[in-house]
Amino acid sequence: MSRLWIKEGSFITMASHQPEVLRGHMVVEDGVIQYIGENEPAASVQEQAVIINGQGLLFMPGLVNTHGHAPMSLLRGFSDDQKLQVWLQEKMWPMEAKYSEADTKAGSDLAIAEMLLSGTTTFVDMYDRMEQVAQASIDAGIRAFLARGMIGLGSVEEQVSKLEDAVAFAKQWNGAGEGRIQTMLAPHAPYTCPPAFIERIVQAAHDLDLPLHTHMSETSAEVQQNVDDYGKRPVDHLEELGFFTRPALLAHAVHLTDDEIAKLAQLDASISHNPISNLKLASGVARVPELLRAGVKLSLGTDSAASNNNLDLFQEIRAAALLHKGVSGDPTVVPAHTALALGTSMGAQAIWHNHIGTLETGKAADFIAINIDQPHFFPRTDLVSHLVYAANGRDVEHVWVAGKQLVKHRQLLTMDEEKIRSEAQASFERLLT
Ligand SMILES: CSC[C@H]1O[C@@H](n2cnc3c(O)ncnc32)[C@H](O)[C@@H]1O
Ligand SMILES: [Zn+2]
Repeated sequence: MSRLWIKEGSFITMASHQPEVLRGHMVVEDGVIQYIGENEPAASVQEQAVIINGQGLLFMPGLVNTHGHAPMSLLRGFSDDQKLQVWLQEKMWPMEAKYSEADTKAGSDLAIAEMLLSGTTTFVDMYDRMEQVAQASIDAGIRAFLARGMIGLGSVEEQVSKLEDAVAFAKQWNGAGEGRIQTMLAPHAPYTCPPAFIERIVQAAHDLDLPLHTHMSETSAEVQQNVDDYGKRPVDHLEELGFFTRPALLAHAVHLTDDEIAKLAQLDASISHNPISNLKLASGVARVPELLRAGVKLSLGTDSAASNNNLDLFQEIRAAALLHKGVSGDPTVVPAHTALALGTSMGAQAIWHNHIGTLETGKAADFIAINIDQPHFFPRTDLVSHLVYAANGRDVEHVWVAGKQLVKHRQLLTMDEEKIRSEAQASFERLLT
């Protein structure tokens, strides 16, 4: 039995999405939170516990990044300041087509290292070569929800083969890494997957009892194309193809009508809001205040480092809190506690995960410690405000997933950071040739 006692720290539990600060103690046994509260644990519990001195640290649930493409970290800074379709078709896809398995692994390691060091303990990823992402996640010890993304622009035979690959991946890896890896099926987008292909994928998701993930309504051009091609906007189109008969996670969902928002709430769909990627690609601004008001399951994602250009979810939390105030002219929308919930407890809910996202007895011990003995956390007016408006990923001092420490004093314990940096550089240079 392994036991950890976090002694005398500040805790933001996010229980019921509420970010009250608790001063006290937490006990973790075999990867699960056994106790969190103001009182010291009993002497019998203190015995045999590894003690972490919590002074000067703020403990909170690990961050949940609900949309990204880890291997694309190799393309950070390769092509900035482009519109989505030009960026994808002329810059990303030709480079991604050259990826070897080693490159996919190098990009995955780079992304996971960056996420862990900035406090993300669970990430969602969609890529067309997923084995390396899965293995890298297991080796690093991070929690991940993975899907082999499918672009169906080729022949039907090609679509069938991609779906077979995706199904094999989903079956092989679901539950791997002592349950830290989960899988879904992912048509890349309605504009890259013909309707019959999406229907086949939905059927496979039913057969395997898996959720679905896709990009949807990221740009206005894509919505218009959907109307031109199929006579409907993407929400109705996907509904007609049965997409929402499975638990569904939609990345972006920027361009939505009032009716679509109401429908997504009624269908219980989840959305990954990616504010920084949407800004950088000039895709638009998602209707977050309306989505929250409608009760849609909302969460935050970075998208890839090629369109962000980092994987620091604290920056997404801050962007979500600021952007919608600016756009709406209402400073009360997306208050700090909601922004923090979006990156933690609401993120967990959006990916249907009951065991992470809050610090409560019985939950998985996925948590991070923030070094709050730094000038930008003073004075101690409101720690939630400081986390949302003043913090960034470099303030993360320690990280645990399932009770195992993965980052200690800003150093990765399960990954070789220097090797990861040099392999990423070597891979990128190879891709350029
Ligand atoms: C085939 S799976 C993943 C695929 O998605 C592409 N991608 C990356 N970012 C975006 C985005 O913002 N919108 C749509 N598609 C995106 C990328 O090329 C990956 O290969
Ligand atoms: Zn994406």
